[in-house]
Amino acid sequence: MKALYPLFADLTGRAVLVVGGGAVAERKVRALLNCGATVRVGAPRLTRALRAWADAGRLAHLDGPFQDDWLACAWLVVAATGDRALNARVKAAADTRRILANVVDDPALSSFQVPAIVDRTPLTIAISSGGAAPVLARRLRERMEALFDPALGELARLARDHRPAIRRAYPDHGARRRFYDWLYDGPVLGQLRADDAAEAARTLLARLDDAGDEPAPPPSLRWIAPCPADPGDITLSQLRALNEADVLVYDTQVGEAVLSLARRDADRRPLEMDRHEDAGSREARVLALCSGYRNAVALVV
Ligand SMILES: C[C@@]1(CC(=O)O)c2cc3[nH]c(cc4nc(cc5[nH]c(cc(n2)[C@H]1CCC(=O)O)[C@@](C)(CC(=O)O)[C@@H]5CCC(=O)O)C(CC(=O)O)=C4CCC(=O)O)c(CCC(=O)O)c3CC(=O)O
Ligand SMILES: NC(=O)C1=CN([C@@H]2O[C@H](COP(=O)(O)OP(=O)(O)OC[C@H]3O[C@@H](n4cnc5c(N)ncnc54)[C@H](O)[C@@H]3O)[C@@H](O)[C@H]2O)C=CC1
Repeated sequence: MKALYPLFADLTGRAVLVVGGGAVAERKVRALLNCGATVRVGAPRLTRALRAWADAGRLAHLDGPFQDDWLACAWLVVAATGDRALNARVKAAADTRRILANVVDDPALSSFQVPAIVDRTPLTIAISSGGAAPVLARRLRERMEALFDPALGELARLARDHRPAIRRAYPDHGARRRFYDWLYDGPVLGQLRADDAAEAARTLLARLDDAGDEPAPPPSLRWIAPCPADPGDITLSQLRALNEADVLVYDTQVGEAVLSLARRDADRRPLEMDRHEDAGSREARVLALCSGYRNAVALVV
């Protein structure tokens, strides 16, 4: 089964046509309006909510049965009538105009599909089953709603608003990353959750003021020794350490297959091993190589 290419499209002010005015069309329209799209709904019958949005001028209603020329100027179209053959006809008309089309009763025919969404704008978590199991996508979304703090959106906005200042305060990449670790793990989220945005911003700014005063904490160092040659023999906790590491110090005999399990942006520090060296001196050499980092993993065969 082929994979769909996930993308986040900016629809602000772009015309999107929805053909059909039932419950499913209404759900798609709500999401489109939420994203600032210029929505036109073509159908002889509208749900009460669609009718209210049309009356309030939030969307344009094209009354009557589908006509090809409704597609003029559209960037996207959603075929959401209850008539399968008609939906297929809308899709064919969209194809000739190279307009991407979502066909609500036919995943295979769709040139784009709509995912289930956990909305923490500007943070969006989208779940797709590629049309295989839409209800499963919805159920996963419901479970994830409980998993992700409602204040995460505000946290992301706070980070966005202070990004230039954060970059100025922490020009060094490693120090900046430590700042972000603090921002996302520290007290700020709790303050936002308590609805105290001003306090959260003050906490962030106070930390920026102190930038440069904080000595780099010693790295937390995990050993993977002996390191297996086969990545399949890595334990779950070793894998977690590799995913958290911002630096890998490794015996040059450790294979690429294992190293490639680590975070891709982790720095790499190869270490020539001396078989006769005592453990203390080896550890000192390893620690010297990971100074300034937060999470280090040392791999030795
Ligand atoms: C291909 C796709 C087309 C598209 O992009 O629209 C499509 C197709 C179909 N859905 C069907 C059924 C249902 N879909 C939902 C709900 C959602 N469906 C969504 C997306 C998609 N649905 C796209 C694939 C996404 C993917 O796979 O990842 C969600 C995620 C997003 C959204 O629509 O906003 C939204 C959950 C939002 C949320 O709550 O998070 C429910 C309601 C429920 O679960 O409560 C039912 C049960 C209704 C029932 O059966 O009664 C049927 C069979 C219809 C039938 O048999 O009549 C088809 C057609 C087929 O599969 O052939
Ligand atoms: N993708 C999804 O998430 C889901 C898709 N579906 C599918 O979506 C389809 C639509 O479902 P509902 O909204 O509940 O249907 P519905 O029957 O409530 O609404 C159909 C709409 O299409 C309009 N329509 C009919 N002929 C038209 C024409 N010639 N031109 C323009 N509009 C026309 C009607 O006026 C009506 O507004 C269903 O057939 C079902 O297969 C159902 C559930 C979920």
